[in-house]
Amino acid sequence: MLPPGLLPEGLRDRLPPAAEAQATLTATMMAVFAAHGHERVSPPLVEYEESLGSRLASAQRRELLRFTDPVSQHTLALRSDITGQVGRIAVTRMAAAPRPLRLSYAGPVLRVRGSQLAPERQSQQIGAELIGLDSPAAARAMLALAVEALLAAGVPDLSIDLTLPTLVADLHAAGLPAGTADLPTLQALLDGKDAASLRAHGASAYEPLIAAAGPADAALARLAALPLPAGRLDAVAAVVAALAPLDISVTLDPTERHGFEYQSWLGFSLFGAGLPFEIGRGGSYTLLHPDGTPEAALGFSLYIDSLVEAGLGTTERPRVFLALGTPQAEGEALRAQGFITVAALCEACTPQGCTHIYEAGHARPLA
Ligand SMILES: N[C@@H](Cc1c[nH]c[nH+]1)C(=O)O
Repeated sequence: MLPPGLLPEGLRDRLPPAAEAQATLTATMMAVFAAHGHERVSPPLVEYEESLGSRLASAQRRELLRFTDPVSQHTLALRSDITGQVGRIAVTRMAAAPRPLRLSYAGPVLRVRGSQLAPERQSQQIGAELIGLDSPAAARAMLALAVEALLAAGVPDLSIDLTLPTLVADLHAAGLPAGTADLPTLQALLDGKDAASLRAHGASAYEPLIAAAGPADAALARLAALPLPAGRLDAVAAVVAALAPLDISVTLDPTERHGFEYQSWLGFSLFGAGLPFEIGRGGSYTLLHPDGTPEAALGFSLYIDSLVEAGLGTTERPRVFLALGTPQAEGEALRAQGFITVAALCEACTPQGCTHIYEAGHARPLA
């Protein structure tokens, strides 16, 4: 028999005060999105396996937790990302809504496997998507929105790492010589920053991409040496320049692909000082309408679990104990002043866990 209270690997309960902090952080950030015109959508936890992710061009299907629906006999899956679901809404039920369409969402997602560093399988994803545009101005606006939301949540010292997910494939397709390396080999060597093997394959034309990782301005200068697709460098430079007023450290790693399965010319990761994991990720991508028409989009998702773990989102409210028989109106008055009231329900009830006790018409602090 399973020990009582045991949960499957990678799943957990959130207890007080973390569960409340998670809700508070979600509400704080969703309010920022709403204030910038992003309207909330709430897709279901489970969908047809076939439909999850299929609206995003080039999405490799993430590993999904699947099961057969005993009612319809169809294969259903638990979502591992809400962006694809928002995309589905945008190109079906909201296909006629004016563009750019601003949407937001918050909810749990589940991945089949945690990693060694981050074993959790369920996480809370909060995000905003802009559908109909993926210009540098759109990127600037969405990055600024992510930053505003994270600052409102109290995340210290943000930094942004930009990446160009399709760059290597684009350079390869444009004929930049890769010697004996095919595209997957090239990408693997660049993932490993393996300059020696690049040279051994006769693909040294790609070497500047390795050296170009680092602070964004210097990285852009190095990228100028490469025959990038027309306008690409200008677009990235425009995003970098537009981020300068945010006063945030911006780095660029042009070959980083990890976690950017469907993003196109631009991807980004967000970090906070002292927080162990990436706290957000986003970029440009292409949605496919049911008739196959592509539509540009750009957005981001924030992963707030590490913010909760870092203690953000907790509010200290005084908690006052009301002895048995305290008139209802007095409790109401205390709550109106911002107190949490804990009413005794028995003679033996004690003010345990309270910061105050209500006596003689006053809330007296407990030592
Ligand atoms: N949903 C993506 C990030 C993203 C949102 N919009 C575009 N990209 C992720 O969690 O990896």
